[in-house]
Amino acid sequence: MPRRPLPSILSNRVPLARGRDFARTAADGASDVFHPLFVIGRGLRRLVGAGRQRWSATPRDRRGPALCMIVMGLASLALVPYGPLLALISLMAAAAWAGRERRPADDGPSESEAGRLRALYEALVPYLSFEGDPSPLYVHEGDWTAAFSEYEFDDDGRLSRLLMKYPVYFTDAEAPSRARIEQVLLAKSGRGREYHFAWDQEANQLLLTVLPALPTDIAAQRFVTAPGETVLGFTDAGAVQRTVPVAGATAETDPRDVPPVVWRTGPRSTESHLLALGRPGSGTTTLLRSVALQALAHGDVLVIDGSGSGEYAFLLGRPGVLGVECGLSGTLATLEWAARETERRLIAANRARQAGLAVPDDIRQPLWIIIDRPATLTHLAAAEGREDPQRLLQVPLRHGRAASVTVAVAEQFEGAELLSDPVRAHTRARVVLGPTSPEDVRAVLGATPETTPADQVPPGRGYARLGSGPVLRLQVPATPDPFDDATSEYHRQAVLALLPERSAQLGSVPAAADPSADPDFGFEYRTGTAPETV
Ligand SMILES: Nc1ncnc2c1ncn2[C@@H]1O[C@H](COP(=O)(O)OP(=O)(O)OP(=O)(O)O)[C@@H](O)[C@H]1O
Repeated sequence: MPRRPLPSILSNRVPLARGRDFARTAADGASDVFHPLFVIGRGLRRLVGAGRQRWSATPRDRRGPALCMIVMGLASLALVPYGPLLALISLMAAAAWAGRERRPADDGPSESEAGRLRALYEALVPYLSFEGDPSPLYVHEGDWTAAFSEYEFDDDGRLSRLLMKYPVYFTDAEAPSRARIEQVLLAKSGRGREYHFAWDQEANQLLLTVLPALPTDIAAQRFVTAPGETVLGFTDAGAVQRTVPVAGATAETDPRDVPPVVWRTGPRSTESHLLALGRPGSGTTTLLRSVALQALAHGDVLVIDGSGSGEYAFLLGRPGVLGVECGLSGTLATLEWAARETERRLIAANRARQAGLAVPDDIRQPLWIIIDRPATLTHLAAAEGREDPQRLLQVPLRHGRAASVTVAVAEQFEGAELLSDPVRAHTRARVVLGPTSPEDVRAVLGATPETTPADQVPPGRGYARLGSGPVLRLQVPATPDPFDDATSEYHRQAVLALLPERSAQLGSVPAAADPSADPDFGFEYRTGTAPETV
């Protein structure tokens, strides 16, 4: 069969190809000609971006003077001969410099870095190789570059970031399997630092990053929070959605924004009570002191100091401090009053609602019961055959949320067994402080952190979990006892500045909350003069 000729539009290709070549050459020529403009444009964009960042990082109170300086600079440039022209030339030069192509440095690992990565790869082989895998990702003497897709080292040559792939068969949904891999990575990447592990189960990838230390230089201060919010401490940037401005370590240091762990209390809170656990000296008393000082800004505070060490004595006689107890008798009487006060509030709120009236103000006024080391008092009560103080906490714990009564408890691990069931059941805001194992953290918070606990931690360092939220790293603000000789003058002044002015009469109690005003109430309210009071 004779071949039919192609349509002329398809057979006549030469003019088309020529047209394409011409267009390509023209585009290449144009990009060469306009290249400097592209560079300057890119540079201007970068300069504007940097300027914006700088502006948002400038504290609000400094923006006015900064703006003034800029305007004055521009005005003086306009007055200088050739000033605007020189300024334009300088700007273009700066933009050209900022917009230049930055070739990524050749980041192949050095010999020692490659050695570390290879060692890490080999250490993972027993955990990530599976018999019968036709193309194993992890195999002795295998190719580590196929498994580790991204890596970074710090200036000391230690691994600071690693993105590694793992086989699909790996049981990444099981906590023990994940923990084993994390342990290996931790051991091989260097102890003494904290690591964050992000398991991407969909992509079968694990990202390891070294976490920067949390700030330990934040002292007690008036934090910018709404009523009902308490700052427990500070955490990693990105772990929470907000930041609060804080003053620096010394009076001269500039304020900065840091991400806080904010605990919400009151009728709308789902975590109305707090339990903090830790080893001796881990900073649980400091946390309660910090909570008490913040609570005093909007409510009344009752302190029970089971350790009896007098670390809350500085609160005595301050308006809003209803009492500071450390003896068993005083504690029992105080907690009995607190239970009845909770009931009174509930009844009054109910009556008001039934009558279609607003809940009275004295019912809304938050009441805080702060108890340090209740297990000691429980032990003492059992020895003396008296009532367990923790039993009296049941009512505030069960009904406190509706009655604006908040309980914050701190205990050491050793005494945790003596914590009563209501304390365990109703304290949904949890903190664990000090050097801890992942098992300890899990036992207290109900979940393991995504980070490895460091061996050495400063006091006040730990983890917090609010309800069923994520486990957050936590650093409690330094809130030492101002009466302690070891406290620095800066910290002493910081704590004292937060205390309401001492009233004329020591330990005067607001009428609405004064238990002695209750004729049925059978104990003399302790105002700091009774022998059992701190
Ligand atoms: N967040 C913190 N920042 C700085 N120092 C802290 C912090 N928390 C605690 N400290 C210091 O650590 C020491 C122990 O703190 P704290 O008394 O609060 O611990 P604790 O857990 O109550 O232990 P203990 O029951 O043995 O007293 C104190 O010297 C305190 O000043």
